[in-house]
Amino acid sequence: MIEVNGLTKRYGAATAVKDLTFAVRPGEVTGFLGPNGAGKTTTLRMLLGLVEPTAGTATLQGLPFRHHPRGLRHVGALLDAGDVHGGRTARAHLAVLARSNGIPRARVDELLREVGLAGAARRRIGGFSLGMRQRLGIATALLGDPPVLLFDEPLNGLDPEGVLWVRGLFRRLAAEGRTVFVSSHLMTEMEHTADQLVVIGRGELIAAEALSAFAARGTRLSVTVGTPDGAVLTPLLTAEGASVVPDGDRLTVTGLTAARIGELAFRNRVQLNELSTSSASLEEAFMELTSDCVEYLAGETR
Ligand SMILES: Nc1ncnc2c1ncn2[C@@H]1O[C@H](COP(=O)(O)OP(=O)(O)OP(=O)(O)O)[C@@H](O)[C@H]1O
Repeated sequence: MIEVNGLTKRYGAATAVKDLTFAVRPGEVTGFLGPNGAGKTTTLRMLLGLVEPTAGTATLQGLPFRHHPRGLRHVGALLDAGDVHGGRTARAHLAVLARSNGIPRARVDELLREVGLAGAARRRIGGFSLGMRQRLGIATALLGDPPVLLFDEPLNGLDPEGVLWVRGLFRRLAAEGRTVFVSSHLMTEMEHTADQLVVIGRGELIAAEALSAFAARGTRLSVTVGTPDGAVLTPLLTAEGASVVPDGDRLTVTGLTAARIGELAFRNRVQLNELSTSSASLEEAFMELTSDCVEYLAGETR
């Protein structure tokens, strides 16, 4: 469990994180989402005691990070995959950390296999690709078998196979009852990764809720409805505030969730052949809700 309360960080006149309050529960993957510069890394660094908050508190399993005596056994983190000693081999890097945290040496080779780096164990990290560094960073986070895991942009630099592997790994870690908190600036990355979302913009909380609830916030949420009874269903939907665009025996509906449309159809004995939410709607919800918070807009000066 991660609990953040009134967390604030100011750098001079600039506020990087402003009065953030949210909780991240165990047993689920929680995505930490926000545009570039939103304050995700600063928040994660405060959770790990690397940055001192200006105000507020952040606890892991009920205690601030610095009160945890067990280091990597208590919380595992991937912050900056590039921040490792390039002259060391992958195995030496993990072995040094294992020794200083009282973790059995056997765990090192087990993890190198698990993250797909067994073949590169004796190579210097300096020659690693970004994707290999991310894998090593993930191995480092897992080394102490901790109940709480934090990952800052873990999908950066991974190939499609790597992305699938990481998603499966996060699911498994959550299913084991761990708290898994994963940052990203891309909604598309979170769509198939997270159960819950914490969304921030310009350092402030925008949403902390289930991914499905977040998707339903998009006012342009669009649902495709296949029905032979479009003439009956359309006025029922518009009466609920939806807008409906017909296309043959399909309707594109915005402004209502698929669940509500299904309920209206069922109650009014309207046959449905198809009912699907556009996968673009999550991205749209994210763009809409963060559009005022985007720090760096292409082709625009603020
Ligand atoms: N040490 C620092 N001194 C001054 N300003 C800082 C410092 N660290 C971060 N900031 C500012 O705080 C804000 C939040 O930065 P942060 O790196 O936490 O965002 P982020 O959401 O992780 O962004 P990205 O997705 O680009 O990594 C930015 O405006 C950044 O410039």
